[in-house]
Amino acid sequence: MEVTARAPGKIILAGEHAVVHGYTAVASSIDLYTVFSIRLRSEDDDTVKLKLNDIGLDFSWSVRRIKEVLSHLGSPFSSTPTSCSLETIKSLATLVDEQSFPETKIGLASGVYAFLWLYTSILGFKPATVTVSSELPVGAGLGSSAAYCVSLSAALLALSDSVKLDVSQKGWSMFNESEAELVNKWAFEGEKIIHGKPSGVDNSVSTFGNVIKFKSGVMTRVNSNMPLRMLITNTKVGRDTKALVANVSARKSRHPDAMCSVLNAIEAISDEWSTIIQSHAVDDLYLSANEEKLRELMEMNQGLLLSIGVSHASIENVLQTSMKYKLASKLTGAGGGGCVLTLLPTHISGEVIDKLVEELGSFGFQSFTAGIGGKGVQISFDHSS
Ligand SMILES: Nc1ncnc2c1ncn2[C@@H]1O[C@H](COP(=O)(O)OP(=O)(O)OP(=O)(O)O)[C@@H](O)[C@H]1O
Ligand SMILES: C[C@@](O)(CCO)CC(=O)[O-]
Ligand SMILES: [Mg+2]
Repeated sequence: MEVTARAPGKIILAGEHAVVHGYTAVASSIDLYTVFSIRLRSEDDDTVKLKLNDIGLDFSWSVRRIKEVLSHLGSPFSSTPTSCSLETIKSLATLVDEQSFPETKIGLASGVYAFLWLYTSILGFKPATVTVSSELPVGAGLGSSAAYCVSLSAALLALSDSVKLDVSQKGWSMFNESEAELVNKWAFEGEKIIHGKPSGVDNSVSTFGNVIKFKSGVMTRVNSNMPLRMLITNTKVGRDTKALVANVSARKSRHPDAMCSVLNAIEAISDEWSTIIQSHAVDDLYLSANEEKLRELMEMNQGLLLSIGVSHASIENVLQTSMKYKLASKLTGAGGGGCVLTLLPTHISGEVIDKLVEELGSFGFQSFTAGIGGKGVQISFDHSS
């Protein structure tokens, strides 16, 4: 039997970085998925194989070697989500180094540590072949790390004794609330290995889907009543969430009062965002007035993100270009490159969007739209093999 889990990426509508420091963010799932498949191998086949299709890397460990390297942990199986210690990360790094990880891709190694931690913690030392592929750009602000950790945790839990699923179900099925909560908590432990200090917003929106508000580790569902359309532009400038989050924290300790004021302002923007999208548009006039308010909020949020040091020349280029079309944009996710959102109001013509996409393309950027606010993590079982 093969178990497959898919988890969506996300866009942060308002409040990235502020949310790491306990201020509110608003985020939505998007219909681009990371998919993990796990096929258990026979017990005498002593290997765990990991195929990372998006980054073109394959690993194969013998179960005996994994046990040897993690022997200091005793039994790593745990029914409750547990953090990976620094000492254990060092052991996991040994396992990864032994597979001669290419130097040019070393920034991606933490994803493999997260895999090994979640795998051994949830499933123990079972031999298996694990494959991952994603529709999300990796490391571009659309929550690829969270979708990776959520889909991995979901597939592993589906094979564990911790959740009892109906494996005879055909097609995609959902976890119940408490199972999803468990998936989310394990995914958060994986995010910690990749991000350093994640707020938990990304894994929560990937697990539960739709639109959420998130503050100090607490998620509230937002019932969006507004048709939201965003153009997502990938600047293709590589960045790393862990480093950007650490830079903001360092700036906060250098200028605590100024940073507090900025983060409070960002929180006010997030709160207004959630109020606006929950309101029912009584007519077109009301809808355009709300779209105009969101446009202004995005402009302000972006200005504040620039002031905390997470914008980038490529992001500013997208802003300037969309401004020519009277459209507002803001970075999404950690910034420093990656993806930028441009709000597409309902009245905008397809011709204008095409022109904007073409102009953005001339800088080497890639623009696309995605469905906003769909379902969270899902699971499916294939008995054909
Ligand atoms: N499909 C994948 N295959 C392998 N590794 C992945 C994949 N998706 C994510 N990762 C891991 O996640 C890391 C990227 O996470 P990072 O948090 O920096 O970016 P992001 O999640 O795409 O953006 P943001 O956190 O701003 O939303 C990669 O370096 C890699 O370790
Ligand atoms: C930058 C950040 O706020 C969002 C990344 O998508 C980090 C986090 O919340 O963990
Ligand atoms: Mg991430």
